[in-house]
Amino acid sequence: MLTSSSSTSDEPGQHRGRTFITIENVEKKFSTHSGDVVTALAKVNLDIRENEFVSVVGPSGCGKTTLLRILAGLSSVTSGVVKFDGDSLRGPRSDVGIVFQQALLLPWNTVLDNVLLSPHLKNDRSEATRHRAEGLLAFMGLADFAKKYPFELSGGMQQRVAICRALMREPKVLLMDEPFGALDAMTRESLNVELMRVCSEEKKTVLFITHSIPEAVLLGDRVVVMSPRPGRISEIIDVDIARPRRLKTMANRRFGEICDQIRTIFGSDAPMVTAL
Ligand SMILES: Nc1ncnc2c1ncn2[C@@H]1O[C@H](COP(=O)(O)OP(=O)(O)OP(=O)(O)O)[C@@H](O)[C@H]1O
Repeated sequence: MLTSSSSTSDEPGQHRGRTFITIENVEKKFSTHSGDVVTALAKVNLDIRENEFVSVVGPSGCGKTTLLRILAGLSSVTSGVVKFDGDSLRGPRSDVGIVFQQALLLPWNTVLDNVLLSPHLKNDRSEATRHRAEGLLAFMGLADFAKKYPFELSGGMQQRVAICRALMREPKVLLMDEPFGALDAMTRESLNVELMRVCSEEKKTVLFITHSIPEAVLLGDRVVVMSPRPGRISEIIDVDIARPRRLKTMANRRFGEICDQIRTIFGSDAPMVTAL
């Protein structure tokens, strides 16, 4: 059950649980309108453990969204295999929740009805389900906004509603594609804290795509660093920083070292050149 504060005190390196998602030699090619073939992913291998938070960073176009869509069962692989708990993935799974960069709320529904979308589609209008939706909204600090409409909410609040909607199905796995990418820095930081709280309370297995190296390190047990096209995993970095983490964790020496290590892989720590 959700409570208002985290009680987790994981030690670094604790995520040695059993493998839940296996990505084996996954390759994805797209045929374009002009007849070319684009290799979006080339031989990607990754094991994700139960309750592990895996962040993914990489340059634009390196195949991050393609990988997420494959795990969501929304896109097929060209070759290779994806397994959830040992079973080959054949399509979307009911125990997987997805959050995209845009909240994609239905504008004609209230906040509460947006969170209840999936149960309503299954004709579940029970009191217990409604109670869970209200509990999630309260957990995300949105109790007073249940009867509002999306246009009455800020971008950050809308994204919190989208997270509640994804959590409604009690997913074991959360797939998040730059969920905070369109938000201002302060809202983004507060949502990072809330996401860490959700994941520690509800024990989720998470794949989280971001363009922000500090965000990837703050949230992740490991950071997967992808290389440009064709997308491959160039390195996987263990984030050996204890939980619970807070925003001030970003001021730690070790936090800075890991961010620098990732910047070095990208070659993005070169001195800036000022145009004359
Ligand atoms: N449906 C498609 N048809 C053709 N090419 C595609 C299709 N979807 C993606 N691609 C190509 O596959 C590559 C990977 O795209 P993808 O969206 O996965 O990258 P990304 O790393 O998520 O990028 P970004 O960080 O900009 O969101 C890109 O070169 C893209 O042009």
